[in-house]
Amino acid sequence: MATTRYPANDLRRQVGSPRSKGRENKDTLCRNILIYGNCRYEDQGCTFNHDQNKGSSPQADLSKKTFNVDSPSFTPANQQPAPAKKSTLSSQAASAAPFTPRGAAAANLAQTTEPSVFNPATIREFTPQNYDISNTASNGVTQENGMYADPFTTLGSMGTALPTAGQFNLYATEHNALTTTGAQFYPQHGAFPTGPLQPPNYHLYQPFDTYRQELQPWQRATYDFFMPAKMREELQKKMFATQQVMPNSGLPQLERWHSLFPLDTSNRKNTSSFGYPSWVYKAQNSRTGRHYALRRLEGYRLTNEKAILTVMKEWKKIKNAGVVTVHEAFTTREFGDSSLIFAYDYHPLSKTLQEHHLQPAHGNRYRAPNAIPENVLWAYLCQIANALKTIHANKLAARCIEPSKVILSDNNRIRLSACSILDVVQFENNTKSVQELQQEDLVKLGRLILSLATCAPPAHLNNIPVALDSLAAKYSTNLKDAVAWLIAPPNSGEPKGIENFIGGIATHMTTVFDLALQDNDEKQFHLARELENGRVARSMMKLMTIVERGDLGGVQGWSETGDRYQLKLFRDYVFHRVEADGKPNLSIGHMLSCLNKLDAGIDEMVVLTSRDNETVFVLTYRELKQMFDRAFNELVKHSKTGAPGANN
Ligand SMILES: Nc1ncnc2c1ncn2[C@@H]1O[C@H](COP(=O)(O)OP(=O)(O)OP(=O)(O)O)[C@@H](O)[C@H]1O
Repeated sequence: MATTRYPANDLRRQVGSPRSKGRENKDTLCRNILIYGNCRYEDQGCTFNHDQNKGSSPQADLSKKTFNVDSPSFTPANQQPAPAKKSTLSSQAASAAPFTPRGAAAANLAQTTEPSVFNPATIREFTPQNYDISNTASNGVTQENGMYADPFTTLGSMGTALPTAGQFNLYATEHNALTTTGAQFYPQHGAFPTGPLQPPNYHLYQPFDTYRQELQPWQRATYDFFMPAKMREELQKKMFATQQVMPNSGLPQLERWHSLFPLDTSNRKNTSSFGYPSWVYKAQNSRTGRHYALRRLEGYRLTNEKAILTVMKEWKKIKNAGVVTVHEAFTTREFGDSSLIFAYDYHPLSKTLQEHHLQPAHGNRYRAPNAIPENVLWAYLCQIANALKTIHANKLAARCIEPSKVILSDNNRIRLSACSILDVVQFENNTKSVQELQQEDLVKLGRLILSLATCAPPAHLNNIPVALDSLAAKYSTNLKDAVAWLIAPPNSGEPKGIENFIGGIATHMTTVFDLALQDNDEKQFHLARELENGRVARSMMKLMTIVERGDLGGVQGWSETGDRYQLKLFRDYVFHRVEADGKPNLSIGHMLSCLNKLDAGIDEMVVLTSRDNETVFVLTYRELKQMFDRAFNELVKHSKTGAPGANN
């Protein structure tokens, strides 16, 4: 065990010149003079010689022992000049032309005939060659001597030598192993002088820079480590909404569903969408524990069992970001009537487009809703076009495309929320073909956008040409043309297709696609940040399972003895630090960096002092991590086998 235990007042270590061991050092030049040019301990008892000019003996002495500028030049053994041999040349050889080494002749001659004067003209000019990343001796510079590393070739070989997932273990306890792995990170052909390779500083938190904001240093730590406050708040609200229950709602418990929670914002019975009043509830599935949105059609009597089976089979195939996924449909009498229920994915805190855009501003029913910006309308148009493409390709029709059946869950993020219902409800008395219903989908999409653009509910859109003309005042001709194309009857009886429409709005599709990618990049950045937090939380939870624990496996005060005692002191060091004047130090940066260093098990030293200041432990994070892992593994072992005396 490399842990050193010192009495607290012995911690000060002597740093400086080596102490005299009784030998007479006066003639030996002090090493500090050699290395730094001066010695801090010259006047404090350092017994070595501090005068470089004093006699030549120290230098002479040194030159005997040390490799220095006066050392004889190194001559490789195999190039030792051969001892003069007697000439044994044949008569033919005697008349042969003198041997001149190819290419080296001029240089050798210059060396032998001229004194070594710096002559820029003799230096070979750098000429870029045909660059080939796979060529390890490119750019006309050979690398035999290992002194020149071509950055391009280095890069190339780095790319190929990147450690694979198996080799690369961020949480490796043994960092020498990491170092060996790291060796593959660097070129193998001797471009770098060999020496200890350092693993990257994984313990240091390294946020992506792309989305970092310009912040003051004191705001930095909190910002860098945690997701933006707004995002956190939104997610927390959504989690809260998902968990919300209403104990006295009076709603029944269904066979496989419980904790029903009403999502409708009004108790008005509206039959316009499906021909039956419909209600939406959040509910938890008893089997999976997941939350779903149940849409109930009140008073619907199912006459053909096949309707649900056939329709659900087709709709379960639809997986599209613009469609709320439907999972199942069933009938129930638990509400006191015969109801038909559809179970959809639950998107917490969503609002319908009707609620979001078409209701008068709160508290002022005479004020018209605000006009929707054109880019938002394009975003809606593109998302629904994308949904229709999948639906139509599966020989289905969406049918329910109206502001009260499109839900908005995030920033401009919408989904069709009531697909499949009309297919079940009108299973037997549907008189239209799928092609006709698909044509209707396009018209409904056009009317939806027109309704949003004019801020008028679809029921109020009586004069379509006038409404279309009114668009010109607020929106581009492009948008107006797109809406007009959707609403217009097909030319010469040739059916219109969603793919034709998507072709026509391709530029807007790419804009929306680009925004989605940017959004994805940003979320990825925040996710990477949370990764660090996950790591910290894990270390913290493990530490908490160890410290302050009572007896374990028959060992009394387990957490106060052995390695665990030092872990407890480490806990104090991380979380209970105090300033010199006794004020608690609450630096989050300190806590995070200590926990990350512990997790990475680096070689940095940490000094842990007991609460009574009597004992100090100096140990590395690597040793601490080993103790930490040992203690936790012991706990794991006991959790499986059960501590002696415990009831299993
Ligand atoms: N899958 C879902 N996940 C979460 N909330 C949903 C889901 N589907 C609908 N909702 C929400 O349920 C509420 C009621 O939806 P509904 O479609 O009944 O709207 P409505 O305006 O009440 O329409 P209608 O008057 O036709 O009943 C809306 O606030 C809607 O956002």
